[in-house]
Amino acid sequence: MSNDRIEYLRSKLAQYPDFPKKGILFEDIMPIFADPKAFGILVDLLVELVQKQFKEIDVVVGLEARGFLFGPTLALRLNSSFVPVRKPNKLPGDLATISYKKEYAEDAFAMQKSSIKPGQRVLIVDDILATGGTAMAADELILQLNGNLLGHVFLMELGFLEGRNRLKAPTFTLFSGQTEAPEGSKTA
Ligand SMILES: O=P(O)(O)OC[C@H]1O[C@H](OP(=O)(O)OP(=O)(O)O)[C@H](O)[C@@H]1O
Ligand SMILES: Nc1ncnc2[nH]cnc12
Repeated sequence: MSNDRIEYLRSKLAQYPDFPKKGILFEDIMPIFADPKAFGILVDLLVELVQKQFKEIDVVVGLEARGFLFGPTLALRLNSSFVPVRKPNKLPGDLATISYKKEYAEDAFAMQKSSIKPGQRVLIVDDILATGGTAMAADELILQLNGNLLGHVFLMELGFLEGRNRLKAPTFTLFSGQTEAPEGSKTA
């Protein structure tokens, strides 16, 4: 049953109030990767979700850093390539770059221009959809490289931030996280 598997994954999550700054309820997904059974379930559920919603994915794009934890494994299971979107000063060569805002900070991303061929069918994966700033920046990079952006898959969505409304392609998540602003946050 999918519900049992989702509940098993949920049981592994931890929440930390006021991290990395006051008003943020931080969702820690790392315990999933500490448990091989949970990691196996996670990958199985992602494969099932992707195969149900998308056809013929050429490239799975993972977002640094947590999108690297499962992106390559998912790509292998889908028989697709894996390509990283990285933080600044990490990638060599000719780059496409973009700055963005996320729930608790500002950041920037880069991709090697040669990493996506025009028209390749691209799926973006990451752990958490919060404000959508991070994923929207990745969308822009894929479009700059003339990739065919099919959609997004996340483990968890913080629904109260409505990030999915900012994204440029269909968006699917395994489960929902915070549906209301945490106590003490600016928007509470
Ligand atoms: O929807 P948003 O508000 O943009 O936030 C979501 C992003 O925030 C986290 O990344 P972060 O760069 O903070 O951490 P990481 O390097 O540990 O992945 C998370 O992994 C998402 O990529
Ligand atoms: N509340 C949160 N917990 C963990 N990662 C995040 N990325 C953005 N918002 C987050």
